[in-house]
Amino acid sequence: MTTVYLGTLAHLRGNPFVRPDGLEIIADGALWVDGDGRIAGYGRAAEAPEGAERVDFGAAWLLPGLIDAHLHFPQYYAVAAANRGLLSWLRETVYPEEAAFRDAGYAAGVARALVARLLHGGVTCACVFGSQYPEATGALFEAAGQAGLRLIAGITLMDRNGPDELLTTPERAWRANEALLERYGGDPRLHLALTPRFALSCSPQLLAMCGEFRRRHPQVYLQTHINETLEEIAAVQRVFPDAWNYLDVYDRYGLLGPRTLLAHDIHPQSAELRRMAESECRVIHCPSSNLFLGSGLFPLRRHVEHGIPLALGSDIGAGLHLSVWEELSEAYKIQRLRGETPTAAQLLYLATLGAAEALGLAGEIGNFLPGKVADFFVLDPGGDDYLDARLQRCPTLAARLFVLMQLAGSGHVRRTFVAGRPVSV
Ligand SMILES: O=c1[nH]c(=O)c2nc[nH]c2[nH]1
Ligand SMILES: [Zn+2]
Repeated sequence: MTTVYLGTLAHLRGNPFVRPDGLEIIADGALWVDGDGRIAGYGRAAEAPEGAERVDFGAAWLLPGLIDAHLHFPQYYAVAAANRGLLSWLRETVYPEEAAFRDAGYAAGVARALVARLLHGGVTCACVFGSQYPEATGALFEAAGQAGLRLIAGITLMDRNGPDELLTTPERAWRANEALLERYGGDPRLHLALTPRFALSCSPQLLAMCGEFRRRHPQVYLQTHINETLEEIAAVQRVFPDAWNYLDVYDRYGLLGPRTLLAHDIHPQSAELRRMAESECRVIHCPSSNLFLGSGLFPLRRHVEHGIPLALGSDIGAGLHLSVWEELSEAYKIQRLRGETPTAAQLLYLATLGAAEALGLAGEIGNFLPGKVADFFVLDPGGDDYLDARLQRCPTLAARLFVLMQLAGSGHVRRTFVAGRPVSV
């Protein structure tokens, strides 16, 4: 049974950083979805199959499900704390909140709340740093599995430089990751990511364990942080004096590759960018986090010039936005401060098709090509008189999309669909 959804469609058919015609917008458009929750086709409303059930979203926009490629589950209630930069914020705000997740009941409640909030903001796929407590991270997988959120996540691993209650050992970490892989590895929407927090919280033995685990289980992702602040980079240099640079710490333990997701990378050396490109690492840019912690202005163009696949992250709780849609405006402003002018197409790409490519999931999600999973959301400016009037004055559809990126937010998301079904959490 096919269902036809009517509205203005916008998605990417290619990479707008290399081909200017990647963005496709269809006013009075239609998306048709088959009974298996896959996209059967899209086009103008007049081209939609007849006889199918029709759901008319009027002047609203239909967009591919958003991908939030970096956030922290146990920081859901740590958002918006006054801070003096990354390292003291971790000590003063983050670690005490993360320790609360030893209570599995508390963690399960937060997991359900986070997953619901992401979906209601149009996010249908997320890469998440889980709790240090395996049971709490299990609750996150359960919540995502039940609600239909596509999830890449793992236990946040630390074995030094933090409060004792958050530390593990390489042996315990290995066993806990194997248990998660066994429990959730068979679900096509749930993926394990080894998650060593960052170089400063990991011993050489813990990093070596991650490298060995990846060799044993090459399907797992690895996510971590890199080059976020100058203070952090200097500390990494002191703790790993033999490393050529920050990336080299991870490189020495076999942690680089196409399933490696590196968050931030605000202050990379050219040698690091070359090595990231050569080893096919992915970089996740987290705009509001970078501004809120005062970490710096992400060098987008340098990453693009090196051909490094990119995605965006809300980085909750350093970031402020529970929908990655609201990160698009912050990303734009950061690039303006660098003298660059990203287009609406480039911004949308970073949160949809580009992110799907970076995660190796573009065969399944990222745009409206037939055969892909029907993960999409409805952004509705109706009911917001000012936004409606502002949009009517735009000369082109691309200009409208750009205004929506600047002025619309989670509150304008009318509905989110995963695999063709409306989200019900
Ligand atoms: O933005 C960040 N959030 C974190 O929790 C973190 N841990 C290490 N480095 C980090 N950066
Ligand atoms: Zn982070």
